[in-house]
Amino acid sequence: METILSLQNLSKNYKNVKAVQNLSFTIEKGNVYGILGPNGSGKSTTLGMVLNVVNKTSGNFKWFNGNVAVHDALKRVGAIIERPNFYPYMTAYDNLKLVCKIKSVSTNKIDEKLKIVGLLDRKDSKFKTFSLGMKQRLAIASALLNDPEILILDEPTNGLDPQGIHQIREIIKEIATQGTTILLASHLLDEVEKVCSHVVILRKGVKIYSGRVDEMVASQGFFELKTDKEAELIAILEKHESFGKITKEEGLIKAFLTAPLSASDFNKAMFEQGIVLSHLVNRKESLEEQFLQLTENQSN
Ligand SMILES: Nc1ncnc2c1ncn2[C@@H]1O[C@H](COP(=O)(O)OP(=O)(O)OP(=O)(O)O)[C@@H](O)[C@H]1O
Repeated sequence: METILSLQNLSKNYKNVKAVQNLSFTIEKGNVYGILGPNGSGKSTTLGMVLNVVNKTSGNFKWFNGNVAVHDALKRVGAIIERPNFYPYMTAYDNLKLVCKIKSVSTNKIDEKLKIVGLLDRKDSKFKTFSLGMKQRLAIASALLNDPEILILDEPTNGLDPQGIHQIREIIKEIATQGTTILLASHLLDEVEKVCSHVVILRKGVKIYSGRVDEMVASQGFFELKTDKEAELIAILEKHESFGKITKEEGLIKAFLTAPLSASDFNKAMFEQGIVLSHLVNRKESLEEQFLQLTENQSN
């Protein structure tokens, strides 16, 4: 696996606000990473530090193999961390031509990039006539002009209507299938679930989870149980090797599985121990439920 970016204990304090604390993770080539967290959890600050627009307080980050100066490494990165800003009276094409000049890249990629974001037929329209979604798509085309190895986006669908959101997500997925690594910050669980292969979850500047999105979704799940012999059931569950956490809410016992176990095998085993279950359902938590559980567990 080729490493694109690695963070080691990266931290940022704004006076007494610990915006990012000891954050470590690695970005491997070809994956789509989401930094997920509520407002103020440190997502933008993290992106700002690795893009050299926010000074780190401590820790380190390394682009590529670490032998490239950050300034040179960033030439291989495409990033949109602010609202797209182009010249309103210039056409989409002319705006991108200007970006090519600033970035010292050839203008012969403009049409190709406009096509990726679905704006080729609007290349001669003035920027001011674009919807917010089109402006965001033009910003993506602009960030792609230098054929970056990684595309970084901060809340790419903020403020867009459902159709605009869908278009941007499809474009991001398409760019990823062509081999560009993606890192996006989002406060939307379903965005990360739909677009990303990997996730880093932040809460108050602290990483509380990182890993593959599908592994998070594919946890073993839990049994929802009801019986007249609650105390006996809980005692058995607590000793059982297939269960971790046990909770009781509104008369329902929840037993979280740490290993696969079928509901029928479990039911039979309980019956043999004299416990009749009046309710037995095997459920899986959505990413949202897991996210809430993670953030609750960490609350102070
Ligand atoms: N320039 C700044 N000066 C002081 N505090 C700041 C500054 N920028 C960010 N912060 C604080 O750092 C913390 C993290 O903010 P950050 O913007 O990185 O979070 P975020 O997850 O990107 O949230 P949002 O999506 O709302 O931007 C917050 O408490 C924020 O108030």
